Amino acid sequence: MPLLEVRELSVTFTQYDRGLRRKKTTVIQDLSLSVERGEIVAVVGASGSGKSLLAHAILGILPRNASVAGQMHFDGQPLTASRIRQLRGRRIAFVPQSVQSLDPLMRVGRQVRQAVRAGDPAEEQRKAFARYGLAPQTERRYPFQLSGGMARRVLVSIATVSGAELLVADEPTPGMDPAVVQETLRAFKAFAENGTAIVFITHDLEAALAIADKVAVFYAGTTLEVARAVDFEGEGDRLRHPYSRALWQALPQNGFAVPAVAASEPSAWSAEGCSHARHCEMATDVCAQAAPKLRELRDGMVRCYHAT
Ligand SMILES: Nc1ncnc2c1ncn2[C@@H]1O[C@H](COP(=O)(O)OP(=O)(O)OP(=O)(O)O)[C@@H](O)[C@H]1O
Ligand code: NI
Repeated sequence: MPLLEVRELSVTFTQYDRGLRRKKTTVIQDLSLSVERGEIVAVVGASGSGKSLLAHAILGILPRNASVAGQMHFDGQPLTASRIRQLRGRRIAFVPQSVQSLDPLMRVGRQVRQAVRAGDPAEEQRKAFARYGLAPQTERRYPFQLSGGMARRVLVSIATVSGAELLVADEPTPGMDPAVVQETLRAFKAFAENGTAIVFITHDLEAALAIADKVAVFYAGTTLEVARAVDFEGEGDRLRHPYSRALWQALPQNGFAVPAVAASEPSAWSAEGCSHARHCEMATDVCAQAAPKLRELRDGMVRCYHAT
């Protein structure tokens, strides 16, 4: 049984334009994802594809004008609003994308110590700082006294000292220097080896492939493919979806091929047709008529009529 299971999740925002005119925008549509204990699932997608909203839905921290449909289960039980409040910071930890989420008025060492659930808080905090290359005196600093990369290392420390069973990390590495990025990825791998389930959100496919077991490829608010990390290989022939193949071929070591597709910004999900059809060389009439469902294919998942 997966530790976390998200099935057919949709997130719709209601906004008031002028006066009482309401506008509804569906930003996540029919999104599915599951994570086993000890497994690292990377969520990879362009900016605006809905990665952070997925994290916020799992953590129960979507804004009030968002409505959610679909099912989420954690450890076999439905993830209701009250249950997620009990689990957050205990069995489920979160590294938010924004460093603004640190408390501006509290020294960062204390913020890390407060998150410790087992063991001596001061010792656990110092071990985390040493692991992520933060000097001991950093503990007395306030968030505004830190660089972006340092603040992110504090966020990773807070999430990882909690000893949670599920770690959701939303773009944890920007602003860190390469050695610290490597150390952070190594630490995630070590947590997974100890049984932690990890959702690693990133737009960096290379970083994802360095540690992930599975890669969920997002586009315009939905999962187009769930591949095994080992499927990203050679020309990408083992990949199931043309968009994943384009992302893979666009990496520098693969010669930046087909950048037009990989660089295209996802637009909001449209009710009809495959979200990717406009950019897809395999598209036929059927793709414009109805969005394909996510289906199992070769030990992974794909949302495409034509994938074989
Ligand atoms: N409060 C909101 N109201 C309306 N639309 C929103 C709101 N928050 C996010 N969105 C929209 O939802 C879409 C997905 O946003 P999200 O932040 O999840 O993207 P992302 O994949 O995390 O992008 P990035 O890589 O830039 O962090 C975007 O198009 C965004 O404009
Ligand atoms: Ni984001």
